[in-house]
This record gives sequence, structure tokens and C-alpha cells, in this order.
Amino acid sequence: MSVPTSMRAAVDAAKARVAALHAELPRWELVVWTAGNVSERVGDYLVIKPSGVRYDDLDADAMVVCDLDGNLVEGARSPSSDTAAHAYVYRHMDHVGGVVHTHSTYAAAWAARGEEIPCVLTMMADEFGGPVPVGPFAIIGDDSIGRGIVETLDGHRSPAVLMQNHGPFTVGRDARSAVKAAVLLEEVARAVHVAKQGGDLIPIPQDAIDSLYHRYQNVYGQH
Ligand SMILES: O=C(CO)[C@@H](O)[C@@H](O)COP(=O)(O)O
Repeated sequence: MSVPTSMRAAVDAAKARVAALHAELPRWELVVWTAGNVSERVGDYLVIKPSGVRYDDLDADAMVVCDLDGNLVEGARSPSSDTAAHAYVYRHMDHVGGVVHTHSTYAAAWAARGEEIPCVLTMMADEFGGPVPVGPFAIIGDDSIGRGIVETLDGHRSPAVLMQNHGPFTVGRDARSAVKAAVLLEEVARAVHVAKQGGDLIPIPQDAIDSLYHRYQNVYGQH
């Protein structure tokens, strides 16, 4: 199997985007060594990094292409060890175009406790539309992580899930949106962790969360 000629330009463009977005993971201190990955859906394919390759070595040509069952279609190296999880998400969440996985410190700490991050900051209402939920403990190697992500996020506004005893996965309409969610997730995970050390957290009323989420998702920024 190979990438159809009709998809060549789109896949090559995605390779360039996904390669550049991997550089954002160490830039925002979301990863150590190679412990994170970014993918983007391109039709019936996904572009993702090769497993265990240092971020400094991840250029567009290094990216690999898989089908949505996680089978390698194009690339000289084995795909990310999380490819099955990314692929499962794409097969079961049609609106998702990008997936990110990291082990960022504060989000992983909440995952180690199996504790959702409560919605106590306006940035959480803006980006996550409420608390950041916890997904089940699942060991890498089959569809269990992907299934846990989808079952947790189904019907949830959050683009992030804390997989228990593991770390965060984020989703978005494209890879850039999923990377943004991963960056903001680590920021709120840290801020709420610090706040908890000082005393009781003050929840934001649901109507305020809804209002903040609608504004940020539909008005904020440049249109
Ligand atoms: O945590 C793990 C492996 O246990 C992975 O998420 C992490 O090392 C990233 O793996 P890849 O380099 O993408 O295969």
C-alpha cells in the first residue's frame, strides 16, 4: 500500500505541519527525551512521528504515514508506539483532526492520582469548557488506550483527558489545536496544583463556565 497520487500534496503538507508541531513539545517543556507525539488526520491516513526519534531529528521527511488502522503506509521507520491510540480516536471521533500525547509533569501528576482537574480558572472554562476528566488505566499495546480516550471524551467538552497512571492525550480539529490544548492543559494543571497547596479551591458557577467557553470558542482572537 502507498499514498495515492491524489493525496500526495495533502500528505506532504501535513508532514511539514506535524514535524514543526513536534518542536512545540520541548519548546513548551511538555516532554523529556522522546516522550510525546503529535499526529494529524489526512483523509483515510494519519501522519505521525517515528517511534523513539529525538525531536531535533524530526523533519518532514522523518514523519511516517499510517492508515486509520495504524498500519504503516509510508516511512522508513516504525511509527510512534501510540499510533494505535491515535488511530482509534480518528476512527471513532469524526470531528477530530489532530491528536497529541505527552507526559507533561503536572498533568501526569493529576493522572497519577486519578483526579480530574476541577474548573476553577477562567482559562479552563475558555479552553476545556469545564473540568479535565480522567480516563481509565490502560496499558499500551492494543486499542484499550484509544477506547479509554474516546469513552471519556464522548459527550465531554474537554479536548483533554488524563489517562490514569499515564498522562494526557488531547484532541483538536487539527494537530495545531491539539498541541494548543496540551500546552494550556499543562499550564492549568500546574496552576491548580499550586492553588491546592494554599487552601480550598473556588469553583466557577456553571453559567459562567458556559459563557466563558462560548466567548472563547466563538469570539476570542481574530476572525
Ligand atoms: O510512554 C510511551 C511509551 O511507554 C510513549 O508515549 C512515549 O515514549 C512516546 O513514544 P514514541 O516515541 O512516540 O513511540
